Amino acid sequence: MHAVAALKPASVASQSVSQAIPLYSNGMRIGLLGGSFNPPHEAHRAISLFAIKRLKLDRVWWLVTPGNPLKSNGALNDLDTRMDAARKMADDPRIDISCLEAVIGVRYTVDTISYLRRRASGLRFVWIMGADNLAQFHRWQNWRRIASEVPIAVIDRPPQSFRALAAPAAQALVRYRLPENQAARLADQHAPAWAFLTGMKSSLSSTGLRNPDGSWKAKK
Ligand SMILES: Nc1ncnc2c1ncn2[C@@H]1O[C@H](COP(=O)(O)OP(=O)(O)OP(=O)(O)O)[C@@H](O)[C@H]1O
Ligand SMILES: O=C(O)c1ccc[n+]([C@@H]2O[C@H](COP(=O)([O-])O)[C@@H](O)[C@H]2O)c1
Repeated sequence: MHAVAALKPASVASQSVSQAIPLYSNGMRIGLLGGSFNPPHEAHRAISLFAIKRLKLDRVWWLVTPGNPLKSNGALNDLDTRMDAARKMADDPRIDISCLEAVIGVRYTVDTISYLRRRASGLRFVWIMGADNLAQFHRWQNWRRIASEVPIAVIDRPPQSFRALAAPAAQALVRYRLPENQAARLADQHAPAWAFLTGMKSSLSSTGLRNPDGSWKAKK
């Protein structure tokens, strides 16, 4: 086993870099699910387990962002609150919760990926995102570099499927798309490589679980 202590439910401010990187062994296949998790919900868990199965991953790390660079983040709950809620929601030994980006002081995914490739070069990473994010991926900082550094798995998310696959990034990367029935090979591919995974459709969203003032709706 490599690097470091497992994630502790300590306050984000008190975490070291090694506490923010989950336990791993070299050669492991790790899915990275970046998100606001404001709040975390069942679909985050479901797509993680779906990705573990379809991509033959060992783990999925939820990277709880200090703030999506494309969102206003005014109604974003604090990181410790989102981390705690994420731990409760994930509830599976194969899903780890990390605030690595806050700890190393980055917000852009390109920086997160570069950091992890340097720091944990023995791991095989796959970036996981819902189809809504593929639809706007061309607006991310250095998105072409992200695509050239890490394989990407896109999870279908109604009603975004058509829009996502017609969007500029999907079009630009079309020749690197793996047929869905070969998705289990994605983690072994040299980037650029991506796959669009169907078969798990959930219309759950954090937006639907927030009140207009940004607070989280009470669970029924
Ligand atoms: N129902 C879903 N189906 C597929 N992917 C999802 C779903 N919900 C969230 N995701 C993906 O999980 C990642 C983290 O999502 P995020 O924390 O932003 O939740 P969200 O429900 O999309 O939030 P919001 O409604 O505030 O935009 C993103 O890549 C997002 O596309
Ligand atoms: O790097 C970027 O430019 C960028 C732009 C938009 C979103 N992201 C990342 O995409 C992930 C999903 O964000 P969200 O808010 O849709 O959950 C999260 O890890 C963000 O940091 C990254």
